[in-house]
Amino acid sequence: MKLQTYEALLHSKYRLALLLFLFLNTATSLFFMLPLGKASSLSWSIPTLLITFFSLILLSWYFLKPKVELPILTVTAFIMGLLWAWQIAWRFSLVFYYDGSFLLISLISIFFISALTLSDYFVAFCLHTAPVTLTVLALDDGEHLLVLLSTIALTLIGFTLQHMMRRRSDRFTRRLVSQLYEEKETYSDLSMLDPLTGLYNRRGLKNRLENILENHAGSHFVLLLDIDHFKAYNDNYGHAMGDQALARVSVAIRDAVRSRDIVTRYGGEEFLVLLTNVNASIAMKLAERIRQYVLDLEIPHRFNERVSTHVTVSAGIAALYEDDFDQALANADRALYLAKNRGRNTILAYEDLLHSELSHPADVI
Ligand SMILES: Nc1nc2c(ncn2[C@@H]2O[C@H](COP(=O)(O)OP(=O)(O)OP(=O)(O)O)[C@@H](O)[C@H]2O)c(=O)[nH]1
Repeated sequence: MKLQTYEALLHSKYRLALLLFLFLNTATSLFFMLPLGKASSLSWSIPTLLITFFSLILLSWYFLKPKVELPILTVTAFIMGLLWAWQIAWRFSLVFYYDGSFLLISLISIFFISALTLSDYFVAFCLHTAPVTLTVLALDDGEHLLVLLSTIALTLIGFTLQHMMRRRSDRFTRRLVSQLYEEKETYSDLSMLDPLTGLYNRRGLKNRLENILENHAGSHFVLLLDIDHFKAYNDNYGHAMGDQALARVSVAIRDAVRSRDIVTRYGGEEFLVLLTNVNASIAMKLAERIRQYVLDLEIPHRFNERVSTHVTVSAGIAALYEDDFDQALANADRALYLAKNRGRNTILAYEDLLHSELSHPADVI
């Protein structure tokens, strides 16, 4: 799950709390309109009508515009709290015989609504319950102070404990999600890198290539490089030394090109460099620089027959036309093959080969 998804989850929880809050307020206000006794008729009042009206308006808005965010829970809770306080005061004036039960039931009803819907929203909870609590205490005038205070205290203690536990678990979940997300990013990055050289592997290249082809309209070149006589190097110096040579050649290639070029370990001792936003002559210069940097490493290679006494690379380069990477790769491979044939430690451009096709037809076939 992404962090954005978690945020969306929190938002939907908020919307649900608002929906339930409005629904319970409507239901309770309708309940309060019921007749007081058998003989009495419907006892509607301005505050209950306002609560019902206000709740229904917001509920309709909620359903008609499901995508619109309504950060109004706190304000709504406070307005409802005031209206309930008004309603309780008005209804209290109609109570003929007062034994404390009316105020207690009113208080518990409001706490019930708040605890069910606003337990995650501390400020809204306080703003909703405070006007009613103060009104009830004032109306009771100390007659049932102990009962009322213990009801308020029990509710508040329960709410506070639950709120604290919920916040702790929310914090934990958020931390967990963010850790998981970071780990996922790290693993995804690692899966695109070659562990020996730290260069991109084929997967990494594919990923970057898609990105580059989408965002860079300029001209790009595919450069395919291969270490000369590397089997002989491995056979004579050992695999561990072979690994070291590969790592050093990788650094030289990376150093020789620009940061925006994509350097990939394409196979065992084969590298692919995607030279981005570059013209043919600069691409050739960069390729030549790689060849020189590798030679300058002066990694001894006595078995690089007739080429050099050090490790060298051969390379083929081809332009990337019309985003056809496979074709450019095949062309670069062809040029590399011919560079090997022409004595190694050499770079050939596929486009130059096409021009020389007439003069060396046997080469290009
Ligand atoms: N040490 C080491 N060697 C590797 C690795 N991957 C591939 N190789 C070796 O690279 C060598 C490639 O040999 P070949 O494909 O015959 O090419 P070459 O000997 O370089 O010959 P040319 O390309 O024609 O110059 C093989 O011996 C592989 O074992 C690696 O990760 N580490």
